[in-house]
Amino acid sequence: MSDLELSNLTAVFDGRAVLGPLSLTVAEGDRVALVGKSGAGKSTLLKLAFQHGARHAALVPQDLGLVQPLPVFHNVFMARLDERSLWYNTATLFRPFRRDRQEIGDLLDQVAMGDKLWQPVAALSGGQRQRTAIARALYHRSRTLLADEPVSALDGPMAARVMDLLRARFPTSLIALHDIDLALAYCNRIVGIQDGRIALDRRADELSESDLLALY
Ligand SMILES: Nc1ncnc2c1ncn2[C@@H]1O[C@H](COP(=O)(O)OP(=O)(O)OP(=O)(O)O)[C@@H](O)[C@H]1O
Repeated sequence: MSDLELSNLTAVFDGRAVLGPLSLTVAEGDRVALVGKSGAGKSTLLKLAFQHGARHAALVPQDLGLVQPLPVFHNVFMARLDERSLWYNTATLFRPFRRDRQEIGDLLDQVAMGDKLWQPVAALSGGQRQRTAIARALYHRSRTLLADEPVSALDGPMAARVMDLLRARFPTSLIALHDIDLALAYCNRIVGIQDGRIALDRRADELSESDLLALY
């Protein structure tokens, strides 16, 4: 079953074609790594994928999309705003309910952020902000993830831990990754982007690091 059907996507900036036409089908169970050199078009593709095919997906954008003055708790809580009443959401802004505090606290523990529950995002380090955005995606109900370099600010062990969590939580994902080793280890399909087009689309277990280096 196809989870994400993208057809003939194109992007033009300042009169310059930077993406496409590009079509991509992501089936349920596909964990796709988008790889390719800086400027190849991975972020543009992810943005178009969200706008045109996957508004239901949990999202970790490159700029993280966090609300700086609000605590970590509220930034994570936002992933489920749509499913609650205006009354519930407004009450939570002032005094969060115990069950939500518990659930989000447990989630933050998994990314070693449990002690930052009430810290405003503006007071966090880059890696802590990234983990806040990851916790928000984990809290989202969707079984599909779109993520743009979700572990770029994390050290090796923490990056591996987060990739483990994302793999276990989302059966289907489309993740831009600079780190080729992570892409091969955590994804089962590799899509290589070169000059805004798909230059490679293969199962991860058929590829080695040197196959991917040709894209760079
Ligand atoms: N808002 C914009 N205005 C003008 N050009 C843009 C804009 N966004 C992206 N581009 C251009 O589109 C091309 C693709 O950019 P994109 O960010 O998608 O690449 P990327 O593969 O994600 O790069 P990176 O790995 O560095 O994040 C680049 O040449 C970039 O300069």
